[in-house]
Amino acid sequence: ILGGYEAKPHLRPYMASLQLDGQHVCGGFLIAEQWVLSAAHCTEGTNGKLFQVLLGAHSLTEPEPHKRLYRVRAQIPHPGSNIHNNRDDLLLLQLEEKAELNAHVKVLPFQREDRDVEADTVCEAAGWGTVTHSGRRPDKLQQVERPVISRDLCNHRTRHDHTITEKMMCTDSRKKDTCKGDSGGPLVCNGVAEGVVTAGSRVCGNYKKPAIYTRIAPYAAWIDGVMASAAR
Ligand SMILES: O=C(O)c1[nH]c2ccc(F)cc2c1NC(=O)[C@H]1C[C@@H]1c1ccccc1
Repeated sequence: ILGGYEAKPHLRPYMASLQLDGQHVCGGFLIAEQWVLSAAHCTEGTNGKLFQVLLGAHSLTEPEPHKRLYRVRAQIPHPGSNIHNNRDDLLLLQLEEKAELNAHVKVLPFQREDRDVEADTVCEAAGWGTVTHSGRRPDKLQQVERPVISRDLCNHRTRHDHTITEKMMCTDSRKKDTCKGDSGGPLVCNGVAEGVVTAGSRVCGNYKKPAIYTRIAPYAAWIDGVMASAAR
């Protein structure tokens, strides 16, 4: 998170850190007791290794009472996701067991009504992604408020030049922005997850390149279908 600040500990109890060999790779969030939603691109550098999912954390390194690392039973990228673009950039992770829910570990509801969030709506993003242009990595969860910008503005040829589909949304990226390592985390508007930070490589903090999120509502049926078919 660029231009943000340290989150109040455990006020975002849905936040997940996707880790490989104890290293934070991407964000994610709890959408059901045994399911975390993140971004498909985050699996690119893992050559088939499964993530571990850290829940209930504020600090990535310090011992905290409700912090717990979960093994992953299955990782299901959206079938339409690919390395060439940001389309369908969603990843479902089934935990080995149901997460123990408490004040520090909670499910975040996601938007099911497929309607654009109005431009200028101020939404929040949080994550353990880079906090400086030089790539400094924070130990504690950071957050930032960002206004939604219209698809038309985001698609301007000097911005993302008509690559933003109706299944994506954008926020202003002037100075304050999501960045590498925040991908997979939720964009929360009025307490509901409306988007997932896309994990394609993108410059951060430059107003000419707004932040891009995968809208969740268009994928509600896919998400429900995967969770229902794997339930046992
Ligand atoms: O965050 C992303 O957008 C993104 N997209 C990817 C694609 C392949 C891939 F192998 C990784 C990623 C990845 N994350 C990262 O590189 C994470 C490792 C870097 C990081 C930044 C800040 C704080 C901690 C760790």
